[in-house]
Amino acid sequence: IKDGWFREISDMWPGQAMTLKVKNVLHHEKSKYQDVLIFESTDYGTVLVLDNVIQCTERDEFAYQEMITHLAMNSHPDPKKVLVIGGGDGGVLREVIKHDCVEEAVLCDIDEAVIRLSKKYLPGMSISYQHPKVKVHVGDGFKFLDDYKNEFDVIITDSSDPEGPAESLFQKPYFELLFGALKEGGVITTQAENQWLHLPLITKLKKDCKEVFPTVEYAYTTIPTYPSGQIGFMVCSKDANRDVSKPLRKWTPEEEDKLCRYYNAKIHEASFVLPTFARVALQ
Ligand SMILES: NCCCCCc1nc2ccccc2[nH]1
Repeated sequence: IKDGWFREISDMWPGQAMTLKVKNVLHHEKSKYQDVLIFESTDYGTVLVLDNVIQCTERDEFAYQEMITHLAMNSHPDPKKVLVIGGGDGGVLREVIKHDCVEEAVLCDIDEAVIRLSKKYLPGMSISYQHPKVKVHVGDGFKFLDDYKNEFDVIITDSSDPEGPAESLFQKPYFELLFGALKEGGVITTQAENQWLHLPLITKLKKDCKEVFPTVEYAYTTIPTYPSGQIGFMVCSKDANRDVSKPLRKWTPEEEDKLCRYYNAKIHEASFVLPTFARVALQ
């Protein structure tokens, strides 16, 4: 932080940087895995930063949490048991428990500091930890998954970027673990980066996923504080005949207005429509 501004400078998005004006720093520590910074911004609420990369801000987190969750949940006919890998802020969990059909929601994040600090500084997301359907496990998602076969209906990988503790969550062996941990008809979503910045990575991700899952599609959301203002998701199903771009389940428009500020049935479909440069690269 310099002259009152936080700069998200990284070699993952060379020559550009989102900057947010800092009101005050709330917490800063080195956890076992990463540098954790939490600050109060002047215009985006509380901000969680891991290794100098913005993970979520109170003002726009819903755009990411709702889409990564409901693109998967509404692509499944009746998700009862759901797993979240990463997402220690609790935001995805908050979205998962909006579905009454869910009986159990498990979260596995490698870093207890993220969970602990989210409970203290991000109540709007971490409130989900108090829900009776929720169970929390601290550990490496990669190892956690190895113990589960044919267990979950939906698995959401809410990871940070490939540079750092989440590196293994972007490789093919991880997708094979996901496939094994899913029940028949299971669906996954993963944090799959930005089409303006990481198209080669996304192309490789889609290729790897297609070697494991019969159905693989890329979708994206708009979110002001992530690099280049958007981020995408890989949406995969074990069911070869599932069109994940068309929701199997929908809330009524009235329910949508009450439950979500970003996700709705039309944007579910629209989020899979890509600009030509990305469609060509990902076909
Ligand atoms: N540069 C884009 C970063 C996207 C980060 C998404 C995200 N936000 C998180 C918060 C806590 C734990 C894991 C997380 N994964």
